[in-house]
Amino acid sequence: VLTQGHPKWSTNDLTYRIINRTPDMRPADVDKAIKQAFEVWSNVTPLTFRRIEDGEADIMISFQYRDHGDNSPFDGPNGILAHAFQPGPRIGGDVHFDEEETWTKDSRGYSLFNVAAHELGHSLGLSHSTDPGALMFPTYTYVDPKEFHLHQDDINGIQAIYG
Ligand SMILES: O=C1CC=C(NS(=O)(=O)c2ccc(-c3ccccc3)cc2)CC1=O
Ligand SMILES: [Ca+2]
Ligand SMILES: [Zn+2]
Ligand SMILES: [Zn+2]
Repeated sequence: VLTQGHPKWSTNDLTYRIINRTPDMRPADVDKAIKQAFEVWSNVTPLTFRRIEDGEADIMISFQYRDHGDNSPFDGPNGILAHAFQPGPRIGGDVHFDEEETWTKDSRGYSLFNVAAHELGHSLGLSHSTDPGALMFPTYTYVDPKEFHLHQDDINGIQAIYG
């Protein structure tokens, strides 16, 4: 299920940068959750993701509060959890998390790993799936990162774009 217009990255080797932190989790746990979310997608495509600490990355990841300048203000606890921009320059590919959620590395609050894996699907050009078990289904579900696996619909979608 591709995003309309079928935007995709013109290179397979992408960079990402974690701009800021959430008070809910230890920095190492944030880094690990994001790394694991990228691995979900690099495991089934030729895509590679390299983390950089400074400058402009393809995928800029940040925690944002309410109105943060992109016409999609966050709404406080629950409701909208995060959003991501489809592939492209500048804000394209970026992922914003609602800072007012309780972000965790387990089943409490919202799992940063699960939400990041879903949002990164959008950053790579995927839209939503109608398969209720798919990662790209629009409803949040917690899956332990150790047991997580992509559904065929997710794999078909990402491989249709990046082969
Ligand atoms: O495409 C959209 C539009 C609506 C969204 N709502 S959300 O932020 O509450 C959200 C809902 C579900 C998920 C999710 C879906 C499957 C697995 C993990 C998280 C992530 C964010 C976020 C989103 O990615
Ligand atoms: Ca919210
Ligand atoms: Zn935003
Ligand atoms: Zn979504």
